[in-house]
Amino acid sequence: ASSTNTTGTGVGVLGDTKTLNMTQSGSSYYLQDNTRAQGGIFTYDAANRQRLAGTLWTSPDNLLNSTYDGAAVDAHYFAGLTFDYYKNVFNRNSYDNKGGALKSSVHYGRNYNNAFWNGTQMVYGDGDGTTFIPLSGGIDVVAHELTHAVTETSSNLTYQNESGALNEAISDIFGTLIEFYNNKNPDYEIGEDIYTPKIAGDALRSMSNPTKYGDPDNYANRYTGTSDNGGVHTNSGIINKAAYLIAQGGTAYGVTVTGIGNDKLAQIFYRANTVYLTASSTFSQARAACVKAASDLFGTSSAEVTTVNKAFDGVGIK
Ligand SMILES: CCC(=O)Oc1c(C)cccc1C(=O)O
Ligand SMILES: [Ca+2]
Ligand SMILES: [Ca+2]
Ligand SMILES: [Zn+2]
Repeated sequence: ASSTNTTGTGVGVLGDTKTLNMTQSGSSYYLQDNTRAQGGIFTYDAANRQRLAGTLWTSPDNLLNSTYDGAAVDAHYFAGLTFDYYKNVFNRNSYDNKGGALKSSVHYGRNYNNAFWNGTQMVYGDGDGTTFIPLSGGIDVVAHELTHAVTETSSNLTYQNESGALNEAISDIFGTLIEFYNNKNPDYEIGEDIYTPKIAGDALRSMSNPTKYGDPDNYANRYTGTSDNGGVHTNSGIINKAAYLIAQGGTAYGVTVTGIGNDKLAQIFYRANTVYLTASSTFSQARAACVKAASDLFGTSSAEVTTVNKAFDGVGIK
């Protein structure tokens, strides 16, 4: 049977209604969006197993409003929104800039408190209901995961030690920038919408104040152990803080930074990630990459270059 593009309505993890791009074939509707990436955007049901990708999400109608549907609704919708951000802001055609298919699987495992990019697709657990609710319900989470794919097809920062923390920070930075692009209660916290449903006001990580969750905001306090691939989700706080200072300004360790806003932060880090950073880049090399990117974009003696230098001074990176 021939398939046609159609739209549906879904209710997300947090109970909000959104329009979905779907494909209809015969009497079935699928979470397959043919309107964006040449390769399409596909959302799959892992059915609480750990076998990927699972089954392409299939429905007898185009109304996805059950509790079980919520994780798929948000994974699909937020993947589309993240595609739009990279296309509209940077003219990047999907995660690989080649129109590659975007695939997500939801309901992965049982009570699975994780989300990840596995090198081929995005994967979301449902959480255990205490630490997490279904993780695709957070736009900063979905954009974080998709940005791992962007990083992998550009700098390809090795996922350990300083290059790994840079990889993590870039995902937090663009997860946050895309949360601002969506403009629904945007903030500089990470995962707040899907973290600890019984506790209000907390998050997985904070860019504005990493120490709130025990992460360092200065190179002098970096973690030098081996857990979590050398602290990739911890030392990311140092780079996240620098990014926050670049966008919003502030005073850190006696250094006062004048903020230049989210849009310029985005341009600087995108150019650093796609032009200057390499797989083995260190924090010091990331400073140089951001200074070079800001110089290219705004001029070597621009206020933007001064802000980048001050921000990295503020977090103790030379
Ligand atoms: C903000 C998204 C995030 O950090 O997802 C992860 C979780 C919840 C556990 C382990 C790894 C990741 C990741 O994507 O780095
Ligand atoms: Ca957030
Ligand atoms: Ca919470
Ligand atoms: Zn990550």
